[in-house]
Amino acid sequence: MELISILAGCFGLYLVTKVLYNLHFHPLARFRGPLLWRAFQFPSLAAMLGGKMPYKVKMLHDQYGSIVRIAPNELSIIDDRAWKDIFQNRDFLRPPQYGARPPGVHAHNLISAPADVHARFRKAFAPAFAEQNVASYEPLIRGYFNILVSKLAQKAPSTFDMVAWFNYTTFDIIGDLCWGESFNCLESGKGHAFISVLLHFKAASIATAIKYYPALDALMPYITPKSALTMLQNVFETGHQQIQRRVQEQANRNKVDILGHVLHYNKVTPPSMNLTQGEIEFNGLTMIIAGSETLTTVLCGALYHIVSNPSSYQTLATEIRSAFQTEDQITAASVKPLPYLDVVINEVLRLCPPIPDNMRRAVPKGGATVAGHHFPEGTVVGVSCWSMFQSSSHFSNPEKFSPERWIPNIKDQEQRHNIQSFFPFSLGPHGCIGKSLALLEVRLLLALLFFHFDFESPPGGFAWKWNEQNIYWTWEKRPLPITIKKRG
Ligand code: HEM
Repeated sequence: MELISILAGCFGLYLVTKVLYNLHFHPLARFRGPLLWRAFQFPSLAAMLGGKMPYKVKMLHDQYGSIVRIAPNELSIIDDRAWKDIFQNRDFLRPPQYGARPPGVHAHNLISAPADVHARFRKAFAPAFAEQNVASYEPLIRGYFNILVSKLAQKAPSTFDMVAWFNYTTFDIIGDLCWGESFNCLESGKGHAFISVLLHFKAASIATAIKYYPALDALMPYITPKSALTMLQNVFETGHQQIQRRVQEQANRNKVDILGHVLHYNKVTPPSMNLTQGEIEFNGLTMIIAGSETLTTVLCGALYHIVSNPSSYQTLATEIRSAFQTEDQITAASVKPLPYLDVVINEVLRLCPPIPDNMRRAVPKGGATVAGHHFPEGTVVGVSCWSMFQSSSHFSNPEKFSPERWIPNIKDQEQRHNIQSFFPFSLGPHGCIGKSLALLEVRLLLALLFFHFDFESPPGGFAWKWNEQNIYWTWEKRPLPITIKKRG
């Protein structure tokens, strides 16, 4: 009994000292934020596990300004200088809690790799994402878009959950491009069991939160349900087999895809630069996630906002329908110069950024200056696309869907936008490698859809607002019912 009292006393003393240190003596003590968040880690983790972190951080920026202390050792920053100060410096790496590898995985991927390994990965994947090579994927991509259009046309007029249909499309494409085989979701009209495991972002958030408490993290292998570990093992085993098959086929393939470029890179570079089988597999899985869910978000966001805004709908539909008389005229090259489509996509990326949560980085050795402030090594600094793009310091009427704000040289103060604050694909060495592919897919599919169909929201509008959805690293999307009719 006495021992318990002594232990409790020691713990209490430790806690009081820690809180006093965090609030008054910590190098970040001069930055503002809510008391509990400055004193403890758990409030921000609770917001993250509740799926509300980006919303909460945005509210805190409204209250405290462009730099907010959101945990004892962490700042969220919406000063636009932060983009370049943090993300163009390759020494800013993700904090250890983020981008950790799943149990049993020894190879790194682009997200978890230390700087030198990451540079080797980027070199290996760069050719696959170079603009001219991305253009060569168009026939493959178009094949899947044609299936989507014909599936919608077969049932139209009808109401479709477009989250599901965009998911089928983006997964089939990235499966084919990256693994040499489609998931066949479009043909079957069903999701793939494998995909739901891969997209369990909520579980990933729980694992991240636990990493803040090393004692709890050490218990992870014992407390994680066996079924979850088995599911994860199955995912990696499927990836392993799929990529093995694809590698064996390489000699007989006439189609060039993402993996084809990586295998070619391995052949022509010295072995020390090569990617191992494990690295190819883990990066391949990463591509499947990064190259699907992000696109589904943008496509859903685009339909959600366009059908909710009749004048934008009209302008976009008129632009596309007057530019093309036949479906064959619609190509990646012919849709690229469409000005209204371009500004619509920018506005959707602003209001529905696929990665809305804070992108966190640790200040490197020796400290660094971010947005005019010097921070010691190890400080966690982050930019949240949601807070940055919703800030009235950067955008007038930030909550309003207004593609017009992106029209070059627009003078209207009501349409003000700060381009320096807008990097939905991030930038620098960890910036999105798939940007060209993403923009090709989004432009082409939206043009095809508006060429073939008319779209309507449910009577009275959608039953939920886009920003009522939970966010676990990305949006936990609710079904998006849209009535689709063939154009006459
Ligand atoms: C509109 C769609 C997309 C958006 C807005 C987007 C945005 C982003 C952002 C913001 C990052 C940086 C994340 C961070 O630093 O934490 C990123 C990284 C990445 N993206 Fe994308 N992305 C999109 C589509 C794609 C596609 C289609 C692919 C591949 C097929 C892809 C592959 C990747 C990869 C592999 C990374 C990690 C890069 C690295 O760390 O070196 N993304 N993306």
